[in-house]
Amino acid sequence: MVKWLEISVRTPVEGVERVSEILLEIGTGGVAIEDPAVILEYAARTQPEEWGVPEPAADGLPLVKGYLPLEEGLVRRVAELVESLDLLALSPAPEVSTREVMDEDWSNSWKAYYKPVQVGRRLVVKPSWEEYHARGWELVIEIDPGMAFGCGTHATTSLCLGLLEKYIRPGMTVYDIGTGSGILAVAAALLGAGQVTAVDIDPVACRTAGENIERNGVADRVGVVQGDLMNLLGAGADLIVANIIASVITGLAPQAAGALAPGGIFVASGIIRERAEEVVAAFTGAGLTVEEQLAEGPWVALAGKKQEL
Ligand SMILES: C[S@@+](CC[C@H](N)C(=O)[O-])C[C@H]1O[C@@H](n2cnc3c(N)ncnc32)[C@H](O)[C@@H]1O
Repeated sequence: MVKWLEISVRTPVEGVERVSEILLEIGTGGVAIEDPAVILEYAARTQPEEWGVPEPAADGLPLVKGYLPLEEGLVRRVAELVESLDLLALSPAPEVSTREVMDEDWSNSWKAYYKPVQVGRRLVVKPSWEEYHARGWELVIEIDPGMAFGCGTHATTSLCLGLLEKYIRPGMTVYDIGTGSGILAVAAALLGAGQVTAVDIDPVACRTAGENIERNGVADRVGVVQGDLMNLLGAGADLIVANIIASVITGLAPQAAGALAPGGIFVASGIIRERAEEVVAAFTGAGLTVEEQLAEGPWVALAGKKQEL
């Protein structure tokens, strides 16, 4: 059983994105963002008695978590993290804590806060271990996020699900960049996409995505590719979705625009509010017209359209 170092950084909201980037830079592969405000909001919308909602932290600040395998170079990487956090000059300063966890602890810690949730008009995201009786019009996405990001309750994911519901048309060719648990790729297929490519840089995410794709019976339409988004976009995409972070989305916009067919849509999420303008500028610069800008808490998602022929 693999052992991991769980690194938790408590940060003011405006630091969430930079802290996430720093965790990715030191090699965590993915990050989980626990925002007390978001957890409580979801709990209120669903069935609070079932959630075992934690008391919000006394300071109410979000927690960003990443995981590194216990192996050589770990001490140096954590030292790098602490130095980079100092440079952010946030107030209050981010606080770092660490603990060793086993694979199992990590996967299981999600489960307490994870119940079926309805997103948009038709989609329901259901953890694989929960019962749910779907009503006739509902499309149920069954997910076990394991160690990958994307159980559907995070605002950055649910904003994407809402936009997929709006923009997916039958038969579309779709790319899901940074697929995590595979949740958006599965949603795209259930909404009628003809061919979906799910890409992630993290091998653990790719494995989890593959399992979730199988679990939802959409493996005939969804393929998983491990690699960096920059090299993997094909041409003639009808819709590209990427829930990563603002700086990555900004870099991806020109390539996404190049890969989209005329009239194609780029759905981008994971954008912290303070950086939304910068991403809008990158969309416009790449020739994408912003059709929609949605916000939930500190998070913004955009849908940009490439000009029709
Ligand atoms: C915030 S999660 C999104 C997961 C899921 N799509 C969702 O919406 O819930 C971002 C994912 O992007 C992946 N990622 C980060 N940088 C990447 C890159 N350069 N290329 C491909 N995937 C990347 C991470 O490994 C992580 O699984």
